[in-house]
Amino acid sequence: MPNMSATFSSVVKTQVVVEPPPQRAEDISAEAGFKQVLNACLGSQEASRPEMRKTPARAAKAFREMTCGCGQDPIEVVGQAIFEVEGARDLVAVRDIPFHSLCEHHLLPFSGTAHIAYLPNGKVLGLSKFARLLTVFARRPQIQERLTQQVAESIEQLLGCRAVAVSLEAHHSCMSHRGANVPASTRTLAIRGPEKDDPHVREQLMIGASRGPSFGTARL
Ligand SMILES: Nc1nc2c(ncn2[C@@H]2O[C@H](COP(=O)(O)OP(=O)(O)OP(=O)(O)O)[C@@H](O)[C@H]2O)c(=O)[nH]1
Ligand SMILES: [Zn+2]
Repeated sequence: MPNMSATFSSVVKTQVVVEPPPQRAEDISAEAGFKQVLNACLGSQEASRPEMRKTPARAAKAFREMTCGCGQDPIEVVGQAIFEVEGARDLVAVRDIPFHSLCEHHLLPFSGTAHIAYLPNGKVLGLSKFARLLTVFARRPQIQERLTQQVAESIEQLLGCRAVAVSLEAHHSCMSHRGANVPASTRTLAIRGPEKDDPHVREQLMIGASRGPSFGTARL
């Protein structure tokens, strides 16, 4: 029977104390920037309350998280998950994908749901990669129209598909929480691919990329 207390104490003795990594220069300047904004907007008395001491650093970290798609490469995100499937030409639709983005005008969040439908041409994409592609483009300062287009165009380029439709429905907090103070929702649609103007193709894409309950009944 091993001596447990000896084993335990030797484990404790060999534990290495991990120092937190040094703050990066860009984090320091982002924190300083948020501090300035808070001082200017709230006044120094409110901004320097002890409860808000860490707020500039937290805000900088949150902002970095919300823009982590900047510089990310969609090709890397997809990796090896493009699969050759002989005869694959029929509709594939991935619906109800939630997303969060950041309005490039006000730096306020907009969030919603995406539906993606495409007609492959012998190559299909791993299903999770649609959500990953959407996130790469959403986690940047955006407007909804460009986000919709970028997702559609990246799918077309990656797969060489017959046609693809991306539909987004979102609420913009810059519109609902300030300014107009109107909680409207905005729907955008982008259709791409060599067969996008074929009426039958278009009809199928519309069914796949719409919010409706099921194939055959939904319409945009
Ligand atoms: N088309 C489009 N417009 C957006 C999007 N996000 C925000 N906006 C709009 O961008 C516009 C910016 O208008 P500005 O007049 O420059 O800014 P503002 O004075 O803050 O405008 P208000 O929001 O009306 O108070 C607003 O109408 C926003 O609603 C988006 O994704 N797409
Ligand atoms: Zn905005």
